[in-house]
Amino acid sequence: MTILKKVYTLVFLRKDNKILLGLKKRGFGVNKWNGFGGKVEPNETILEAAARELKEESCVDVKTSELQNIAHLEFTFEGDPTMMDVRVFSANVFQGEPKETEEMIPKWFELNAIPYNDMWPDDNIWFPLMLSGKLFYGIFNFKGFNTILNYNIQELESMEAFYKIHK
Ligand SMILES: COc1nc(N)nc2c1ncn2[C@H]1C[C@H](O)[C@@H](COP(=O)(O)OP(=O)(O)OP(=O)(O)O)O1
Repeated sequence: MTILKKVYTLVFLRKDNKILLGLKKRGFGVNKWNGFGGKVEPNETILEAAARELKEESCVDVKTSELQNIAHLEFTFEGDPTMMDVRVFSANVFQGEPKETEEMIPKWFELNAIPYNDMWPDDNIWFPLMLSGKLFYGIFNFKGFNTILNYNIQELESMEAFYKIHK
């Protein structure tokens, strides 16, 4: 089976000891808490897509220079030829207050109260790495949307070095 790769963004805002998550109101990942993101359009860079999706889904503005790439995640779903290539970003400098949009209900969570039971099942595997400031590369193969068949996570020294060899 030929694998088709689609690039997505996923942004997490941090403030004090909290992280901003959004409850997805429709579409892929509906009723799950997650960061803010979506598909990269053909006319934009990955950073531009990350800032645009954050704005569309939470009304918050972030400068692309404030987005720190902290992880690269790859998701496949059994029987689906598409691989989701997800670029994960974190930012603690941003403008505006999060507001509910057509896609998301935003809410700040204390780091010790993250609602893993209402999130993608991979999240409780890699959130601890993100929250401890690690850079990482993860691959997750799913059966359906609730079962992880297998996964692998590697900590990285630098995202730049990773992208020099990972095409
Ligand atoms: C499977 O595990 C996943 N875990 C987490 N935490 N996040 C995931 C997972 N799989 C995908 N994602 C992220 C990647 C993107 O940020 C979103 C999906 O993007 P979406 O489908 O909503 O993209 P849009 O361009 O906004 O879609 P519309 O065309 O519906 O606007 O989930």
